[in-house]
Amino acid sequence: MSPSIERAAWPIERLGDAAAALAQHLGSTFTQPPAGTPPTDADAWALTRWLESLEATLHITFHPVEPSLSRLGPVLTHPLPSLALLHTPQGRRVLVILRATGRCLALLAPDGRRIEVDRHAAEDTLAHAALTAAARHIEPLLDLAAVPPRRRAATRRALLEDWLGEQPVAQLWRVRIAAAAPVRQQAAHVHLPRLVSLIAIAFAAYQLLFLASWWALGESAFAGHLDAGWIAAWTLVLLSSAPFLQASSWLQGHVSIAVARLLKSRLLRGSLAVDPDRLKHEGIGHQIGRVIEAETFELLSLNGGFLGLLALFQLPAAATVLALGPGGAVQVLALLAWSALTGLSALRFYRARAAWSHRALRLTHDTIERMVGNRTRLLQQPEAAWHHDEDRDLAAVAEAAARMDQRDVVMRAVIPRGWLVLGVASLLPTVIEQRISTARIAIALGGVLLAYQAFYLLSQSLTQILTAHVSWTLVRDLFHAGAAPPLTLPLCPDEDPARNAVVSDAHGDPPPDLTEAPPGDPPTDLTETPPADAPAAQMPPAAQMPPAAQMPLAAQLPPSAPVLLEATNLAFRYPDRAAPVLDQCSLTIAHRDRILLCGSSGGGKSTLASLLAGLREPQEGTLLLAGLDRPTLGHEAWRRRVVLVPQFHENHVFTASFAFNLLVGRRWPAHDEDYRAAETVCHGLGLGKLLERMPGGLMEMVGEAGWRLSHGERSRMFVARAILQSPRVLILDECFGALDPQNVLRCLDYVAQQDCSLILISHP
Ligand SMILES: Nc1ncnc2c1ncn2[C@@H]1O[C@H](COP(=O)(O)OP(=O)(O)OP(=O)(O)O)[C@@H](O)[C@H]1O
Repeated sequence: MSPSIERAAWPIERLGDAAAALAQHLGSTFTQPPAGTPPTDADAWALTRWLESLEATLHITFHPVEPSLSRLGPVLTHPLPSLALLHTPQGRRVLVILRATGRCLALLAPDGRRIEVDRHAAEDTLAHAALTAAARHIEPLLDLAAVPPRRRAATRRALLEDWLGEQPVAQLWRVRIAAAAPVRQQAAHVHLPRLVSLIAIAFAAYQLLFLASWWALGESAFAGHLDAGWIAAWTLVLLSSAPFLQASSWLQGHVSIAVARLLKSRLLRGSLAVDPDRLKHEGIGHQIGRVIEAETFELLSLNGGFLGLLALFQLPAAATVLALGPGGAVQVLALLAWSALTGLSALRFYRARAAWSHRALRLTHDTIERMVGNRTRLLQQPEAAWHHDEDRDLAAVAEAAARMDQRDVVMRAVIPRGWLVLGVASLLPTVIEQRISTARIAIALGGVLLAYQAFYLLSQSLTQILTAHVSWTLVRDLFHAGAAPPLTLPLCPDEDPARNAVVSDAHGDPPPDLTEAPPGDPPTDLTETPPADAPAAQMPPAAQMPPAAQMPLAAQLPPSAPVLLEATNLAFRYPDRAAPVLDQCSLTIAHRDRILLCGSSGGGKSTLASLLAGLREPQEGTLLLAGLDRPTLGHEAWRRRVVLVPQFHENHVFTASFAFNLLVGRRWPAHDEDYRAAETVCHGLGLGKLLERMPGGLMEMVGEAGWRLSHGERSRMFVARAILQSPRVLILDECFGALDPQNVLRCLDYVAQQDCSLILISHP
């Protein structure tokens, strides 16, 4: 390692400080510096989880990158700053990479200094371990081939790249400002205030030069001495205004891209943060309508804003010219009156646009619903009724659209042209009553034309801004939801990646208190009569839910078994329902319990499962996992431990590789051991034959556009996906309904072998 890299390296214990320093560099103004140190000997995956736990505090995000040797160079020259992990004989260190400049990298040292280091030296240092291992094989090859010394370095590099292939050789985390960071902070990060000020200055300069050019030409023409010199001066001034216009357009492009990126990432984050029940309740059509409205907002708010900015410069300029002209105060008053009328007309347009938008959104929603249910409609509904409601809905939207178009025409066509008539008319009395020189009439007309241009821009701008505002009202809750802190919370003591070795690799019993190992119970075979410590619980109808003490769900723990999951007096009611689905529901689950949950349809089994898995919040009662409630443990940490496989219709096959579908909850991109674990689980659940049948094996594309998995194959894939997350509590909600008896027994046997507590929801 070169001395400069040595000086710039942070000890791994100060990873939090390094992240905070980088956050400051990105403009993040956090109030609390990160406390604590990363877990000792944590691997890259655990370090990523630890860094993610800082995201809420530092307002930045960390994206792990594991480049191969050939990709390391481009990764280091990426415009985003990053953290990089160094392996040195003295232990692990961290580099804070601010940016790449030519052949150098700018690093931030622990003492706050910026140190420039050679990029290639940094590459070699980061990939040192992999390079040293590969060099043992490469050097003899170079000797054998008698590569001349001057070509040795290049040949070595080429051979190393070939030898190491796609194997990751370094660990970096790209850092960017979080989508959830305060808007002001994000705007400052992309230099928005500075860019907008520059646009305003460029507009103002353009406007002044434009006015000056015509003023000079008019003055000389009406004074009767228009010669080549004046025309040349006019041309020069006019030409010199062009770069300002060009600059403002260029800056507008920059602002548009920056704002669009911020908006999109915030909306995307918001859409993931919204309560899933609410999203479901609103329907797919509503969400698609929102996406369209978000596009509209993005497009029109920026364009309208720029036009409005231009109009704001032109209106006062026109008022000044009119005030200096023969019309004076009368024309200025006319200008003010017309501006007020423009405001009124804009308000009418806004109302019409809002009414249309809400109807159109409703129509999008209904259309999508009809498309999704089209097959059922065609099969089950009489043909005469197919388009019954559609015609009525379309007529309502068309009516709202006609009203909006009328008001749009008033804004875009009547407002600017109406001003021309009013402006000239307001000049007439002065011209008739007094003898005014042609030059002064020309000035007044120039003012009227300038105001015409301003009203033209203003009407365009107002229609766009108001349309954008209507769209904003439809997407703002998503935007605000995106400001919620990330769900990731501090890494817990049991975040041991070794645990991810899954099923066949699991060593000993994982501790229910998340730190200590409990006495291990032998796995229970669910295919036989449940043993005394794993009773099949009968779920009564919600209305007859018994009080806590007699709750049949309560697992009968052996006296020594420590409690893993404990629910006390849980109550839950859906927002639009009067009666609670769950009331006074209590249960305790110990490590390796096997629980069969039965009950009448609609009795609340799935609802209880969603509460236990942290998908819904109980309205009353307490729910503890190893003695910790959800806010303390962290929402994501909870979900990683209590994993629910929902009912078939609630689960999803992504249009991606089979491997991705299996490993999405575990780690992606996956490592070799993840693929091996996926294969093990697939074979355990009887999916081995499917892997053989699919030409691409684990890498076969599945989903709507790929290999169409059968109902039973999908159900088992969903179960495999959950097992691969190495849960502490696995909840299977009617997962084996589509399987033949032989496969049901095989799958039950396999899930019963898992090193976790198991809740099986099933109809007897
Ligand atoms: N999002 C929701 N909004 C309103 N009511 C709901 C919602 N989801 C479920 N319910 C109602 O809550 C009750 C319990 O539903 P739940 O799905 O938990 O029952 P279940 O015992 O799992 O039924 P099944 O065995 O038929 O799957 C049902 O009456 C259901 O209609």
